Amino acid sequence: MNEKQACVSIRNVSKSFGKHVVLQDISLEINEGEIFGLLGPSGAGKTTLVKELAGLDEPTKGENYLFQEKMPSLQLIKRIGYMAQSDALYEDLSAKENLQFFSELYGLKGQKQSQRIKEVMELVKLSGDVTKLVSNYSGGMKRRLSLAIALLHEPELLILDEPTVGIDPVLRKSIWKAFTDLKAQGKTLIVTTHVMDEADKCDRLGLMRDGKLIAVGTPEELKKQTNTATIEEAFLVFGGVER
Ligand SMILES: Nc1ncnc2c1ncn2[C@@H]1O[C@H](COP(=O)(O)OP(=O)(O)OP(=O)(O)O)[C@@H](O)[C@H]1O
Repeated sequence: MNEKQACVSIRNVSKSFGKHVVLQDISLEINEGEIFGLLGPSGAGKTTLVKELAGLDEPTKGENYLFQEKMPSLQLIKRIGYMAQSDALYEDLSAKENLQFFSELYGLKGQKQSQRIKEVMELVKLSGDVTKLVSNYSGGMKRRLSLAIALLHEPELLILDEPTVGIDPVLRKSIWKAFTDLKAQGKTLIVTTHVMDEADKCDRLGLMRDGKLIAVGTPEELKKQTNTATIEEAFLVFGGVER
């Protein structure tokens, strides 16, 4: 069963901002090569947790390990692709210039750089808009460009915070196809989402509420355990809400 190694290990992690407890004693292992979904309502703590995994914040208590190394770690940055909830793009530059800037940061140069830029823009279906200024991009296009940037350096672990917000269903489908292709290449993906049909596409899910991890399992396991037909209903049962 456990033939794959855990590439993420979250150990008794808590986080507070002043008196506000945002994460409460979270322990979780995410295996190499799986698509792991973090599902929960707004304010559940998903972003706080994935920011720690990306090395942008630290727990108040407990530890996060990526590839058996404690985070935050500068050495690990190249092995991670992180897509934040709000797009961190240079609006006054074209998409290509943005991609070139981030490529340089990752040490991608020359032919390899041009090749990767072409590949990632094809993947997110923005090949026709490479020279357009980002300020002229729609919200969904910016999300896709952020995803392209996260993929540039071919990271082993992708941490994607609500990657499909503002993206229409057709494109959402093609982006999920890209996720499953990346998984087939052996990559690990952590995806936060509110969207229930996306949750069903994950190999395993962690359900979060009020800073707690209230259940972990495959979508099928979670439905079976709660005797429900949908993840949405399963969530309500785990959360103690009467149906
Ligand atoms: N820097 C901060 N200072 C104070 N409180 C914070 C900070 N960052 C997050 N919080 C609080 O932590 C809680 C969890 O926020 P977080 O963004 O992790 O939730 P989320 O599950 O990602 O929600 P959403 O789906 O809306 O993005 C919220 O109550 C938020 O206000």
